[in-house]
Amino acid sequence: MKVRVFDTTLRDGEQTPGVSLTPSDKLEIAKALDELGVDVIEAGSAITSKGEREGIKLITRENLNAEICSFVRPLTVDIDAAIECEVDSIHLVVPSSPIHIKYKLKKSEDEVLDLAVNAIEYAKDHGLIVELSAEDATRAELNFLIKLFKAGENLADRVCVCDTVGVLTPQKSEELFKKITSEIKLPVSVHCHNDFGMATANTCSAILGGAVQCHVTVNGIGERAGNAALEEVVTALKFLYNIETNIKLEKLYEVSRLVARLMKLPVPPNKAIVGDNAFAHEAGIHVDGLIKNTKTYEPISPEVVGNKRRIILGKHSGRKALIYKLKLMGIEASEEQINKIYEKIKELGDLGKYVSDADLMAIVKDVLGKDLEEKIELDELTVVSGNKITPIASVKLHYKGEDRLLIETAYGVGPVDAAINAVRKAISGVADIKLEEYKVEAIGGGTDAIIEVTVKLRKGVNTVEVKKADSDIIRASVNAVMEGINLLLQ
Ligand SMILES: CC(=O)SCCNC(=O)CCNC(=O)[C@H](O)C(C)(C)COP(=O)(O)OP(=O)(O)OC[C@H]1O[C@@H](n2cnc3c(N)ncnc32)[C@H](O)[C@@H]1OP(=O)(O)O
Ligand SMILES: CC(=O)C(=O)O
Repeated sequence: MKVRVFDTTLRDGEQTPGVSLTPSDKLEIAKALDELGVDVIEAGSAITSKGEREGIKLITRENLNAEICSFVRPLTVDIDAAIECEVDSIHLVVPSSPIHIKYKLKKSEDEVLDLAVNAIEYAKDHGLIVELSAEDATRAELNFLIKLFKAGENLADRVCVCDTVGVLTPQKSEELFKKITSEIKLPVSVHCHNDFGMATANTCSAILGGAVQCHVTVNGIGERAGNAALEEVVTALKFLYNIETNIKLEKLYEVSRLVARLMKLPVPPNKAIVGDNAFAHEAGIHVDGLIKNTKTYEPISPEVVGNKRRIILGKHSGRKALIYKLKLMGIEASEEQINKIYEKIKELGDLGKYVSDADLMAIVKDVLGKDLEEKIELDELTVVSGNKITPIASVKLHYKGEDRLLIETAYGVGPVDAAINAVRKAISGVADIKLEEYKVEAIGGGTDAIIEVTVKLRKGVNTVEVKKADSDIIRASVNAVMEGINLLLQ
């Protein structure tokens, strides 16, 4: 049987402090989640605001495959807001621990049971699927937790155990879910938070204990330290426990980056599965192993989850990594030359420097004593931007190989985008080069800060990464792209 994935990126994920989405952002993420294959999309809390309801309505009107759900408190006003948004289901959250019941709600246990039953009956009368969720269930008294679920057993469709403040351990999780699933006839769901970094492990253990649905968020975002990460849970279930979900794993990286972009929450490089370092290798012993067999240092292949393998050169590199990189760049060198290049890489590493592909090319140029020819030269760049004009850029490039000019104009969402679009348009007839990544960082704090731009470009199977710094962000960006293009055309 497949475990169902209840995605709460658009509800608990959006509760990440400082994050809020527009209705159209919500719709874009919901469509991507649906294509990813999640079973339920918790689209928000309808009671939150007018914009939240607008976003949920956009999603329910899209007729996605996934069940569309709204968070509600056991209050008619919340359920009415969910009904107004035409959701399929409600995630009915009822406090269950003494601390929540006594201090937050200021109610008795019996009053809470009444609230829950009345809310379920009201929602069912309006044709909603109801997931009865016990908030702070892992600090609740087990007898009360079971009493709450029993009260909803013949009325609701599913129940959910929330580890609201992330205090479960994998052992306790499995035991608790065994107990609940043996007592309650309804399908049981698990909702874990990551306060002690245990959310993925606790979610997997809950499933071993009998839970059939997991609440997760893309990139593990959410309240405080976040929720169980979708990409971690579904890959751990598949590859470590042999348990399937409906998730199309190859879309994980793409959806991760969409959520990161729209939520303005960058993915840490060392993030499991979708981080840029999740399949990156610098240590010489590792790269040597990988070249012989990628399974030596990768539990799964990056393509399986839509990520990429990256071989990085630096202080920890071995010669095999260097030879591999040179081959990728189409450069031939003798053993003596390789040794010299290798020494220079170690020297740079000892100076605390990261060795980019452009640095490697500069070293190669120096050691091989030959000029790596600049095939395309930037002759002119003009960019116009302002408050009443769509940013537009024009470039004149000199294609030295054929001694001809490449002149193009392009629009963009901003001046940098326009300039890079113009360069890409101009070279489109020469080579198929894709811009895979663009990152910018300000060094120093003022308006005159030095801007460091990093670009990653791809031509076929070859990729290069180039960093360029300038006080002018447009020059830094275009120079980085031009250098990358020239490296790929060697
Ligand atoms: C663990 C979780 O993730 S819970 C989900 C958290 N999500 C959100 O808070 C969604 C966004 N929230 C909001 O927009 C607002 O808080 C609203 C619209 C829901 C409520 O706003 P307000 O009416 O101004 O109330 P406020 O937020 O200040 O206080 C929360 C109230 O809800 C009550 N409440 C909280 N949880 C529950 C619950 N599960 N069931 C019933 N009542 C609850 C609190 O006791 C408090 O009521 P009180 O005023 O009688 O003491
Ligand atoms: C419902 C929820 O988000 C929680 O208890 O953490």
